[in-house]
Amino acid sequence: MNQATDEYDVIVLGAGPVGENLADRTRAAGLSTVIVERELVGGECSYWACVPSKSLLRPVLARAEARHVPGLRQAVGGPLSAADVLAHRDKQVGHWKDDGALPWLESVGIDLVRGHGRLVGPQRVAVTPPDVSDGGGAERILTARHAVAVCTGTRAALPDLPGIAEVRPWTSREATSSGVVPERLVVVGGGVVAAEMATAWSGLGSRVTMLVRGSGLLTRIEPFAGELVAETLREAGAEIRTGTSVKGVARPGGAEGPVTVTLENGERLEADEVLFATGRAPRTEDLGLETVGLEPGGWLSVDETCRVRDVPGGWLYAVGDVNHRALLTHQGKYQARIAGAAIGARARDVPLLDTDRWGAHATTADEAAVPQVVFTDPEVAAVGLTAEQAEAEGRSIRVVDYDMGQVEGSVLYGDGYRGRARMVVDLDRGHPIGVTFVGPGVGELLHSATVAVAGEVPIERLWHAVPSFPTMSEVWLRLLEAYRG
Ligand SMILES: Cc1cc2nc3c(=O)[nH]c(=O)nc-3n(C[C@H](O)[C@H](O)[C@H](O)COP(=O)(O)OP(=O)(O)OC[C@H]3O[C@@H](n4cnc5c(N)ncnc54)[C@H](O)[C@@H]3O)c2cc1C
Ligand SMILES: NC(=O)c1ccc[n+]([C@@H]2O[C@H](COP(=O)([O-])OP(=O)(O)OC[C@H]3O[C@@H](n4cnc5c(N)ncnc54)[C@H](O)[C@@H]3O)[C@@H](O)[C@H]2O)c1
Repeated sequence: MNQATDEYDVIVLGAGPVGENLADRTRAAGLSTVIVERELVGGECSYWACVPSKSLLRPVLARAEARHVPGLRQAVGGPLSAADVLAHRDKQVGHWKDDGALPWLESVGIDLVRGHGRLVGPQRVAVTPPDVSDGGGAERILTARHAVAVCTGTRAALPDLPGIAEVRPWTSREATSSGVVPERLVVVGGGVVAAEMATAWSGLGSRVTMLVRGSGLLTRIEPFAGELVAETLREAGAEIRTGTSVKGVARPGGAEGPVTVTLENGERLEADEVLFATGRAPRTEDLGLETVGLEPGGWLSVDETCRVRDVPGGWLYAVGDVNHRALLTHQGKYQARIAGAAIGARARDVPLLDTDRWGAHATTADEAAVPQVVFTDPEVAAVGLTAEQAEAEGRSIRVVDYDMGQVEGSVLYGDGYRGRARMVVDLDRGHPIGVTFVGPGVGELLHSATVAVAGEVPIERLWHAVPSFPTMSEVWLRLLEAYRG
């Protein structure tokens, strides 16, 4: 790989999925590009988030579904082989080595510099090698002719509780990489990480207790989603306590002993591990943002091309999790495609970028059509606005619901299929602005809804989009029938 030069058109900080995609796009636009990574090429997503979590969840969900298939139930009645599931997870993450990711970088002509990147003034980045004793060498200064893109992602945010550092709590990293199934696991939080990891570890044999501060799980999605997931988790033996806050944590017996979690009401719970799934914080505290007039430690606010606001010269971009628009891999990669095109166009001095709604240089989907699949039992798949969010925006809407269990495709999918679907229609625009499906296997159905919402497909035209019989997609027909009356 060519590392002779220290001047590039574009410097990308962070080789997570977003940094990789951005570098790919700027390289494809003919701009020389270097990517700086301080840990593993592939980022959080590949090693401690999406990939390991879904590797753990797939066997759990497949077994749950198989238990509803006549003739198969008895064959899958026993416990999962945790050792095989963990080995499968280890393989999917390349045993936490990034050798597999390097040939691609080289093949598309992106240079890689390993180390911690930090701004040292406009368009300049200092890279501190991981460890000089590893042959890393001295600090290196890189200069960008056109753009620096911050794609440094997030880390787990822990609450400020007495004793928390000493108990070595699990964060999303340990929850996705543990080689041991804890006998008793307390999960603090009720969001996506909490719900998925409770599902995974409960399925692998842990006795799970969820401590949820709010009224239920997955509260940013339609309420029936969290209710159905909680119902199944409880049936699987998990305890879910809502309206519960944690006051303190301790490991009274030392490093190897159990952890004690003290609740607001003074009650104490004992477990082998405690997972704090209490949200994310941006990795911007040690990025040298103060050298370009920005506050370190916060989320980076960007315009529709992902260019950081209020930076003279407009050379700084923030893409993916770090800009807080949508903390999802696919959405960050979408931003990377748009920002990469914008960087390319500005480098060519294109006078007017296409930043109108749905234009080539506008991340419109971040506001109008963010899809998400939560890999719980049942799966939750949602795009666009919930009814509550649409109402809060002052939209005039109509909501139609349908019992997924009544769709012929669902009946055939598994005995006793439980699920629900909701379509939120904007009455002034005449098209769906939000769709939610909950039920086994609905993740693969979501893209149809994303196309309808992002495409702003009128209800009258959706009526002509005929779903195949007997698939679960026929839920579209039922929702449209309910809407049209
Ligand atoms: C448990 C869990 C499960 C998830 N599952 C899903 C899922 O199923 N689907 C989904 O869409 N999203 C999922 N997410 C969210 C997803 O992981 C993030 O949206 C995604 O990783 C964001 O990508 P990114 O490239 O912005 O950041 P990251 O993946 O965090 O990558 C940032 C990279 O920047 C590097 N870096 C940071 N600072 C510096 C620096 N100063 N110098 C050099 N390098 C630096 C880091 O080492 C890292 O490699 C999950 C998140 C968690 C926690
Ligand atoms: N399948 C997927 O798409 C997937 C999977 C996992 C994560 N993600 C993404 O990663 C992001 C982070 O997920 P997350 O679950 O960490 O965050 P989150 O914001 O979704 O949930 C955080 C939860 O922690 C609770 N909480 C916060 N502070 C607390 C405290 N002090 N005490 C008790 N509870 C507290 C919140 O009330 C909330 O329930 C999400 O935006 C999500 O979209 C996506």
